[in-house]
Amino acid sequence: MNQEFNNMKEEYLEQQLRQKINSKTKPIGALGYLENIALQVGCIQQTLSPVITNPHVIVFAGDHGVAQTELVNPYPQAVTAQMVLNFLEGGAAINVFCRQHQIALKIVDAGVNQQWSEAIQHEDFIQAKIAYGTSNYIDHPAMSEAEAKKAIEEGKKIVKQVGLQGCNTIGFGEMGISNTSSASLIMSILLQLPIKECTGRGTGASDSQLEIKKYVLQKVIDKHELNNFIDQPIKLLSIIGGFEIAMMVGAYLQAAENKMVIVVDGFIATAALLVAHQINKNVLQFCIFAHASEEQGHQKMLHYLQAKPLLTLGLRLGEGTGAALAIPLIQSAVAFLNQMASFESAGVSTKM
Ligand SMILES: O=C(O)c1ccc[n+]([C@@H]2O[C@H](COP(=O)([O-])O)[C@@H](O)[C@H]2O)c1
Ligand SMILES: Cc1cc2nc[nH]c2cc1C
Repeated sequence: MNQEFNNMKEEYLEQQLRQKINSKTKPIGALGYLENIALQVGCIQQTLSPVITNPHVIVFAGDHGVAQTELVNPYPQAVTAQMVLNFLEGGAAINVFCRQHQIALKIVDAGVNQQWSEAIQHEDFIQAKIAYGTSNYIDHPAMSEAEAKKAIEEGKKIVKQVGLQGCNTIGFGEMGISNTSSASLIMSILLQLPIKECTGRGTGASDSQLEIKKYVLQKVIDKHELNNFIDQPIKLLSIIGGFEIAMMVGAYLQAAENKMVIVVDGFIATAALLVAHQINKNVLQFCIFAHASEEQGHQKMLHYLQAKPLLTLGLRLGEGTGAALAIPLIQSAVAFLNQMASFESAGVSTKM
């Protein structure tokens, strides 16, 4: 009975929002996909006048054991830690876009293979290291199930904390050399697609490197019999995940719990969402998809989730850069809904 009443209330609100959007001084539908975003944010916040408050991007960083021995990543593992320092110094692309758009940025050490010097005390650096990188899943599961669960809990805790600071709109980014390999494996199993359709060039694999990457990832699927774990997302995550991916899974789950607007970034961020979605299907209604990554496979992930990305810019960087670029568009959608005159208030004639 209660559920039925809530559904009716939600349907009524949706209808009112559509009416409000159509009453604005523009031809019906002329603000295109921004109208869908305005509707979605209104539904998420259960109001005709939604607001975006204290938007955040959280970048989760982690290392992958596989990066040290197999030729699946063009750049060396050390880049993960070096980029974390770059984030803290404000010099990465995500710093630039967050500064430009006044988005708060937090960097999380989810499992970087680096001991930080005592001197690194930065108010936006969250040290939540589960371990110094994952084990190499060529030989062993990347992490224990207990570690996967701990990472998920840490991700939830971080989003809860940010929520307490008034953030209602959040994007998740990642940094982790080799993590396109984990993302491809997750995609292949959860979407039941051959690994070759899910594997792309990551940071820039050559044709021959790409062939090796596909070969290695197929070997991983066979060795761990990954197809047995389609209905055990946490187990799957523990075998071939990364700590940054596992933490993002928890972050998505908590953001949905908090009814935040979730801005989904690229290939790895969407792979983490696939896992979160397998755990709780409700997550999807809170998600706005920032962009279509250039990484081969992302389009198919988006198709599977019936998602329409806001931007197609050929991005393949990660770090949450696509999310940071999309947040101003979401703000524009909310602004037109709140601030545009209606035909009635402006005295403009409607269609004959
Ligand atoms: O977000 C994407 O769509 C994306 C696509 C390709 C690469 N990346 C980034 O590149 C890194 C992983 O690439 P790789 O080749 O080392 O697996 C990782 O730090 C990601 O943030 C990110
Ligand atoms: C330099 C560099 C920056 C990145 N940012 C996210 N992934 C990255 C990978 C590399 C190699």
